Amino acid sequence: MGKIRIGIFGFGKTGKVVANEFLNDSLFTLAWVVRKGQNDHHKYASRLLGYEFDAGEIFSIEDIDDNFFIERPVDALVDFSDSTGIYLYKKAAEAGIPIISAISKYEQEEMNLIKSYAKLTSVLYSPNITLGINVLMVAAQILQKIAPHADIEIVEEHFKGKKEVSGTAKRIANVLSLNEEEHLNSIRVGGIVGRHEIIFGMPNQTIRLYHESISRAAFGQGAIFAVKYLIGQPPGMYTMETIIAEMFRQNIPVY
Ligand SMILES: NC(=O)C1=CN([C@@H]2O[C@H](COP(=O)(O)OP(=O)(O)OC[C@H]3O[C@@H](n4cnc5c(N)ncnc54)[C@H](O)[C@@H]3O)[C@@H](O)[C@H]2O)C=CC1
Ligand SMILES: O=C(O)C1=N[C@H](C(=O)O)C[C@H](O)C1
Repeated sequence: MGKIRIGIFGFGKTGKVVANEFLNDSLFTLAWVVRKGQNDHHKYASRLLGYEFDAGEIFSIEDIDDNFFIERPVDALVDFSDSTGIYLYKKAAEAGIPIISAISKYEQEEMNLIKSYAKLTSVLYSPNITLGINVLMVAAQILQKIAPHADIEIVEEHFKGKKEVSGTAKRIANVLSLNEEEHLNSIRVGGIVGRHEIIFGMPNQTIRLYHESISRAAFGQGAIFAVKYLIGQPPGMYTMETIIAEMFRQNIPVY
């Protein structure tokens, strides 16, 4: 069997590290990377990341036309760009290419668009693609059932430049039916990659569930896990937490 061909949208702080994880995994070949602007146009992501071979030709969003995904076929598209990336790959969805979107915040219009793609192909959307946070999310729902009267607060910590509230924290609030305004606490300091904590406060004890991404490589590993799962699945909307929840149900070790 040939290698799994990957196309990546976004080559910023996270896209670069994710590209590196795919380059390091012998199951995959990085076909191309699309980024905004003309920086490093037609250079290879592999060379920019220090490898001595050509992989992951860099394209600009201006290169995307109706034929882009036909002339440069991939087995999965991974999006670490921003919320506007999704408008550019309708043709990929129409061609049946599985899509993994890791964008942390979409407006309703973009959510509607991604749902329309899921009618054409398999789409996994996850504001936090690490295995760990999705295990934590399932565990938190179990704990909430066991201790329904506990006070629950969510704390999310990220690097200083992150503008939006963590999409992960919002998703946690949603699955625990908590009001975001009241129970979500955000901290922005230094270079924290991403830390989420769920505090369960009871009269005589406190339970803290937390997950910390200590390197953006965790997102690349999550994307690899997601691609392996998604290829071959029928069209539809998938999430990391439903995949992990199913693994809990089946008692299959994740690692
Ligand atoms: N789901 C997850 O687990 C994670 C999600 N993220 C999310 O991934 C996104 C990217 O994060 P960073 O790399 O930190 O941001 P960044 O700002 O460092 O990089 C963004 C990259 O996307 C490119 N870009 C912007 N618009 C584009 C478009 N329309 N098409 C193609 N490329 C485009 C930019 O040129 C840049 O290369 C954010 O939404 C972030 O919250 C980040 C880490 C983990
Ligand atoms: O912007 C980021 O970097 C991250 N965003 C995600 C979020 O908003 O929840 C997840 C991750 O912690 C990193």
